Amino acid sequence: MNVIRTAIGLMSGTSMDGIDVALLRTDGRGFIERGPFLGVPYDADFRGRLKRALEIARPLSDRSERPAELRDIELELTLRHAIAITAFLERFGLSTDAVDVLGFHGQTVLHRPDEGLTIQIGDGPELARRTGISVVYDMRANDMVHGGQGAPLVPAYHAALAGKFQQAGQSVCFVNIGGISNLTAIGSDGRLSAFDSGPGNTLIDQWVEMQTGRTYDPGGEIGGRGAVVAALAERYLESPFFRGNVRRSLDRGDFAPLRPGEASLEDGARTLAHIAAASIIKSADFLPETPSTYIVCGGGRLNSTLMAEFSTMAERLGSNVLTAEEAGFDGDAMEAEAWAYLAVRSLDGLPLTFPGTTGVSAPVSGGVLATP
Ligand SMILES: Nc1ncnc2c1ncn2[C@@H]1O[C@H](COP(=O)(O)OP(=O)(O)OP(=O)(O)O)[C@@H](O)[C@H]1O
Ligand SMILES: CC(=O)N[C@H]1[C@@H]2OC[C@@H](O2)[C@@H](O)[C@@H]1O[C@H](C)C(=O)O
Repeated sequence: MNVIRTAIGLMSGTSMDGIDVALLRTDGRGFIERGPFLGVPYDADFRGRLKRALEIARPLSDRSERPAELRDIELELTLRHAIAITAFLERFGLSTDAVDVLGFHGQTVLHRPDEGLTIQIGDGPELARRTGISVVYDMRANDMVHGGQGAPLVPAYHAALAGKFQQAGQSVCFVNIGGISNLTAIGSDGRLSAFDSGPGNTLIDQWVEMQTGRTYDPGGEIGGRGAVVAALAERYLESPFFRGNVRRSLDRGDFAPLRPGEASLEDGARTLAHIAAASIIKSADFLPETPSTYIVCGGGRLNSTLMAEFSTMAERLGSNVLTAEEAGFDGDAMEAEAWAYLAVRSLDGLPLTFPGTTGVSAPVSGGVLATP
């Protein structure tokens, strides 16, 4: 009998907007019972600290290297995760004993798959000590050791959720539009294909913040008042990232921000929403079959300008577009749930990644266990 465990997943994604916390009861295989979710936003000050962490990490070549300032930020990040866990347990009336394991992503500060280097800050043993709960962390490293891109890892969870669509003989594609976008297709034959698909919200967030001080375009309202600047869109969409047969995973800094003066605020936001949508469609062209249905997760689904662009493009190719909620899921909780699912798989030594998801040479497990 497979063991069903209660796990909490913790995700601090490339948008650096906060910590997502989600509870799952699962056997790490086909049994999945979704529990509550809590988003704990970062304040402007800590977002600034995380941006500083990206700068400090840029010249690093050893993933365990921690210059003093980076180590300070790592400890603060870990402490904030411990506080988020306490808030989550209190909010939903849970005790520490009710939770078997935490799946801890940490914060990616550098991702250079071509050099076999991926660095996530976040101290697993410290989180275990502070919360009194076992922690599985550092889940990307082993994939890279075995020739994988180290990302995306959510596909194993998407595949487990796809069951009800597969039964209908459909090919379904989960799209996550976070800071970076990534997709997971489960073919009508069950074949799994996944990769990063392009810049998600990061370019929009950077542009809107630069011009207005707001950290994103709420509801896509700013972009909704603008027009696509074709020359700018082309500049991004002609990137070598969208050519060639090998899909590579992305670092937050791989696409340069739009420069001040290149467009009005509204046209810039609209053009970048168009780029985010078109990137997914361009990348999906590398899938073995055109998806019957796209299920859109991540904060980008709340940008209606981006969603309108994406739906128009996808529908033109015969695909149907659903938000995660329309498909019966929670689009904010998906990645945190995935980290809970992966932590349980890690405890059982099950693969986290597959040749079709990260390009790893063979299915491999991963993650490091820290006990309190
Ligand atoms: N109401 C909203 N309207 C428009 N955009 C929104 C809204 N809420 C969130 N977003 C966008 O979604 C982003 C956060 O998305 P999400 O939390 O999925 O990203 P992430 O998990 O940090 O990134 P990744 O998946 O790349 O790791 C925000 O930075 C913002 O751009
Ligand atoms: C290196 C890294 O942190 N990559 C993230 C990032 O954010 C989205 C995309 O790029 C994806 O590849 C990955 O995160 C998700 C959670 C994943 O691994 O599936």
